[in-house]
Amino acid sequence: MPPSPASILILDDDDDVACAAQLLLRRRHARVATLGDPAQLDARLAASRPDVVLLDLNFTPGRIDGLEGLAVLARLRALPRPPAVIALTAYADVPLAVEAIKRGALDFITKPWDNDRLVAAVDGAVARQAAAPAAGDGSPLMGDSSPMHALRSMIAAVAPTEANVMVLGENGVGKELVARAIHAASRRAPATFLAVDMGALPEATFESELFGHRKGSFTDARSDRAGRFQAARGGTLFLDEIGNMPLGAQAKLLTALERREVTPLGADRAEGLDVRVVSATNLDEARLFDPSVFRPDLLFRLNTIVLRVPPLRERQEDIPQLLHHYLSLYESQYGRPVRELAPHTQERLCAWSWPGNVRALRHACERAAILAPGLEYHFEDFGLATPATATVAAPAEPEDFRLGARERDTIAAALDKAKGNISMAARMLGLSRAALYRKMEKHGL
Ligand SMILES: Nc1ncnc2c1ncn2[C@@H]1O[C@H](COP(=O)(O)OP(=O)(O)OP(=O)(O)O)[C@@H](O)[C@H]1O
Repeated sequence: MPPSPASILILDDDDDVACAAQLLLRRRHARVATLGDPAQLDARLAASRPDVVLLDLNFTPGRIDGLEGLAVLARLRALPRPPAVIALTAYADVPLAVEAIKRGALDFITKPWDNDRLVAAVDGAVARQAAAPAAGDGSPLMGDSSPMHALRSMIAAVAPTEANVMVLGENGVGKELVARAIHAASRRAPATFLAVDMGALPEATFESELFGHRKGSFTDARSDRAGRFQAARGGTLFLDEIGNMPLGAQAKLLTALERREVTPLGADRAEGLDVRVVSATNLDEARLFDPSVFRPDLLFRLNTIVLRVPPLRERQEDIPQLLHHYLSLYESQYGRPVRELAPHTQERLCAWSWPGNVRALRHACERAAILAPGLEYHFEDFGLATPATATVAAPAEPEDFRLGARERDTIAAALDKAKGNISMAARMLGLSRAALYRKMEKHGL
């Protein structure tokens, strides 16, 4: 696979550690830089903005309170487009890692790290940053259509309860935003909201990732490590892409939810669970209810309440508000002039099928805000591909369009084979999820 174009910054005062991480990550990402002194961070940020920052929480040797790292984290989070931050701590200090996550870090790694785990965490952060730039950025759940009003009423009703909620909907409809809204309106709001892409967790390390492990419990377990269930204690654990979990992993998750306790690998005692579970999938319901795909007993545990987020094409009334919100957001973010939509542009954008839903609309607005040359926005500024039907039926294309058509067909075939499972299709195509999303948008899939 060619290296990703993502920019990664490793902030660690220990040259050996920073260099080891740089060498490891350079195999997969083209731009990996290191910085040993946080005092130089502002100058570095003025020169270039990283997508992901690996942040050591303790700079001064001997310090273990993490306050220096948390201060840098706050500076990074205050940037207009904050990078995804993975906290690094040399001490198996779960409270500190949890504090970092509460304050906006996406993930944490304890040193000395396991190479596969570090690579997976950075890949996940890169994918997340590219695919869902708004998740958690404070964009509210917008839309005045009646399905969105109904959805907000359901969120208000279920949020104060402890019921497990399952959010269903196509890619990019706003399932994570719904999960965040439930958390924000619940009594758990002051605690952590932690999202885990269940489709991306390797089956071999599934238990250690979710439930944690004790030092020495397997060859690479060089220190105690908290799992996602412990890190989200008191808060909400958002299990995203649950439809992509292998059956073996489903059984392990079921046991934890049934017993309301988890046992870290190598531990002799179970720990009680204190998380509210919200899950999501883009699987259609026929597949979700197919026992060869998803265990009915696990489904029963997870879907006490089901919330369905309709695709954007079924709530066209929401489109003008979303266009206005995201165009204004990107105009101010990129210092671009405030512009209106040219006549008929809104109608054409509302009639668009938006196969990538709100995520695609958001990206289209970002593109238009940056690239539109005129005093008004025209449909062409949004970079939308020809409608899918027209592209499929298109006869022989001129030479330079053939590659694109072939790419589109290959992606469509992979999506078909993976039955819409994005993580699986991305694996089949040798792409990251983020890259696949971008290509789907480009081809109007
Ligand atoms: N109703 C909405 N109002 C404002 N922004 C929205 C809305 N729905 C989605 N978005 C934006 O669209 C993007 C995708 O949303 P989100 O990640 O919640 O979708 P998802 O359904 O979880 O996607 P996936 O299936 O790929 O995991 C985010 O940038 C989010 O902020």
